[in-house]
Amino acid sequence: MSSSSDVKSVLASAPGKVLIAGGYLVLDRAFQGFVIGTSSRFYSAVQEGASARTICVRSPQFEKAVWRYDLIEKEGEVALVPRVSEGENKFVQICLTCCLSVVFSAPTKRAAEVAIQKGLDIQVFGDNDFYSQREQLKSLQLPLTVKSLEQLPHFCPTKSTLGNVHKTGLGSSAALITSLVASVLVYFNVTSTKDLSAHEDRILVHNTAQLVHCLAQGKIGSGFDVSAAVWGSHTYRRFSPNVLEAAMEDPTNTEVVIRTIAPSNSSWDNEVTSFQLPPSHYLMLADIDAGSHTPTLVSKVLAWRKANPQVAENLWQDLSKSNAALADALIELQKLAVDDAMEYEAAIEACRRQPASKWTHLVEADSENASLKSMARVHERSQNSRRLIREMSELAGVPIEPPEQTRLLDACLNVAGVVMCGVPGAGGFDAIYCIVLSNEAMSEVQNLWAAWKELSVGPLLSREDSAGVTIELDSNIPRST
Ligand SMILES: Nc1ncnc2c1ncn2[C@@H]1O[C@H](COP(=O)(O)OP(=O)(O)OP(=O)(O)O)[C@@H](O)[C@H]1O
Ligand SMILES: C[C@@](O)(CCOP(=O)(O)O)CC(=O)O
Repeated sequence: MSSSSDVKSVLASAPGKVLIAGGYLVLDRAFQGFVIGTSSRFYSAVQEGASARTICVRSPQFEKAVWRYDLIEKEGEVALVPRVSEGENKFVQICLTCCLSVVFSAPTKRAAEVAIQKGLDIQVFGDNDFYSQREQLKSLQLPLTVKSLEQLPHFCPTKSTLGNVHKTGLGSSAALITSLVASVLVYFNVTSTKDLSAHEDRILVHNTAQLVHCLAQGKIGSGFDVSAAVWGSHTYRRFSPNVLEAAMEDPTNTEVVIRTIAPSNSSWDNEVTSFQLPPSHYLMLADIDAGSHTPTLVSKVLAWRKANPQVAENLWQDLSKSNAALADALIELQKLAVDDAMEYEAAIEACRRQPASKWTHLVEADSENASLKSMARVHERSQNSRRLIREMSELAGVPIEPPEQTRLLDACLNVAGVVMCGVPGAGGFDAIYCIVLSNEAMSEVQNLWAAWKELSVGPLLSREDSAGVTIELDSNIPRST
């Protein structure tokens, strides 16, 4: 038996994320974030190693992206020693170190100690959307379009190194860590179910991934990205940062780490509430090549908030109410689609033919259609949230939705069947999202992006996928050379 259970290999995958409302607010437990999981996923595959007591991690998409670790006995525990010649990947190393602490503290530790003697072969790879494919398309002399992206192989190898690849903001590190934690814990039979169907299993993966991600990033963010990788689309209220304080201060203290990540640790006060887009609402994403540095935007906004507490509190409260009202309208639509499917479909058909700015006329013409009223409310409320984000931009002097992005987003809204759009997460020049009602609207928006001159707008293939981390057992995982 290769591992400490009857599985020969475990392939875990976790979705990327799009924070469609609640950026900055979600850093404070008083407020929520609304996050959508993406169809683009990050994969971690674990199988028996080729060399005893060695862990080899490869990222086949990137040249020379291989990291090897020797396993040694240290103070009665198994420790990871990186082979310095291979370069380092602190996200992978911290993840494996933490996971092995969990594995060798679990009831199945004896079997794991036997299994680990054979070493591990791990591959990690992300769907193409996690990384800009602009260079690949350029080298193939292909235009920056969806059609071109669809011609690229999955997990398209890139000439870029991990250190200089342009990431697109889908949360590659959060999805990497969540999938790697899940695959290792399932491989060593630590979880009670192999498909993570038991709630406490998913909690264990979540808590471990949150700690690892904060240790690797060197800060405690809101954690919405790891939460999305674990749970998919949902409404998120962050955990109190003090949950991780002790483990962040001394990550080598196995007892503290195990106590921190335990599913029984009631200090974890994060809240996950089901939320996903209503039927016939499709997510579109684009990567803007002018890039922003999220930590800089965040530090500037928080510094302004600290320096202007009253003005900021009023703005945070207004934005929170607007975001909650938007979510309520989307949830109401979800319910109406079930309660009166025919009326819902009629509303969708009517709204597909008009730009959202005209939907109030549709409501006047058919005031009995509750779905129509709700769709108009979704649009109005999303626009109100954008207005408040622009107010935050101007007051804090931070380009969260800068004028160049406003012009692009407003142009998208002129397309019939576009419900709402915005800058996701911290905003800036990283990305935009649109939510549309039809393939026609999708095509027209893609054409608009391809023709846009003021900014370079690179479409992504991702759609919404509300599933969180998933597991495949004993799938045929090729050993990368
Ligand atoms: N395919 C991969 N193989 C190995 N490590 C990866 C891979 N993709 C990402 N990583 C790890 O994740 C790190 C990026 O994490 P960082 O926190 O800087 O970005 P991020 O916020 O997750 O980025 P984005 O949200 O744009 O994806 C990389 O430095 C690398 O260590
Ligand atoms: C600004 C912030 O609230 C969201 C950042 O979102 P993104 O990484 O830009 O998608 C920071 C955080 O929640 O960690």
